[in-house]
Amino acid sequence: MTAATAVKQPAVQTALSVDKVAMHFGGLVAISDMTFSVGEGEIVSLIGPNGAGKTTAFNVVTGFLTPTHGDVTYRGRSLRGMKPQAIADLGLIRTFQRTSVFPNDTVYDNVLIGLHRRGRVGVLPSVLGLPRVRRLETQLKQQAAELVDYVGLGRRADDLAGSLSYGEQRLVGVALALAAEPSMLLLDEPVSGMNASETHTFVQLIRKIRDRGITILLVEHDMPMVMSVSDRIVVLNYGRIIAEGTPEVIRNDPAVIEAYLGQGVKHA
Ligand SMILES: Nc1ncnc2c1ncn2[C@@H]1O[C@H](COP(=O)(O)OP(=O)(O)OP(=O)(O)O)[C@@H](O)[C@H]1O
Repeated sequence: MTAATAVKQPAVQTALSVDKVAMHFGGLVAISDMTFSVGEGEIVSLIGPNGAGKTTAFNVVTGFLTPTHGDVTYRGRSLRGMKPQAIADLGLIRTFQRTSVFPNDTVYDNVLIGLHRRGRVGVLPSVLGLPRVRRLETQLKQQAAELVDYVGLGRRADDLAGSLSYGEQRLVGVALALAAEPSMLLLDEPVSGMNASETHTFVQLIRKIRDRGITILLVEHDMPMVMSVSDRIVVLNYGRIIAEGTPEVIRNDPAVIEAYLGQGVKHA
């Protein structure tokens, strides 16, 4: 081995590849020729002014929309033609802008329900109370409590989910997403509606999730948050990628500054 190869950093494996994707709605081109990738364990943010195509991009990646052109690949496998549930089964799990919790159930029960959905215990064994089912139930209860603690809602575990602040409800959404054991998490505007302190705590949570080895793609409007948490940022405008790079590069990119002028967004 030469000295040059000895010091070379190992290349980051690509987790998600978006290749020349276009999405048309009738005559409207929501996304065109979009190509970017996310490496394993990376935190990448997709940003852009209102209507730039961010949510559409999320919907294409997670199978809620079938792209007009192009392909999305996860861990080397094309997602073309796959339904959202099949994509989720590959470990690509998303959260939604609106988190739908069961307001009359506790935070803990909401997460337990999420885990049950994943556990898929048949009705008959469950009714019969078989030992295997009882063991699984104990396991799921323990996992639910751990997840509630993990996202920082330990103190609210027994409160009704409907009594939580909007920001706290987003955390339930993250706990539910983690219950699905993602290898990649797609977060759609996770801090919208959070105050500064909640946002700060959420940034730490995202880092903690990444440190578990989970890759993260984020759509977010809160620029200071995006700048502080992202390894890399992809900027969309009118459905096209206009810049891509580290927060430092993006912050100083003239095309990005131009795109955001007059948008009234919070600046980093
Ligand atoms: N189902 C749809 N049918 C028709 N047009 C759509 C549809 N979904 C999105 N669009 C259009 O595609 C464009 C991109 O929308 P998209 O919601 O992806 O943008 P965005 O960047 O997520 O915006 P925002 O930041 O406001 O959420 C917009 O012009 C929007 O009106």
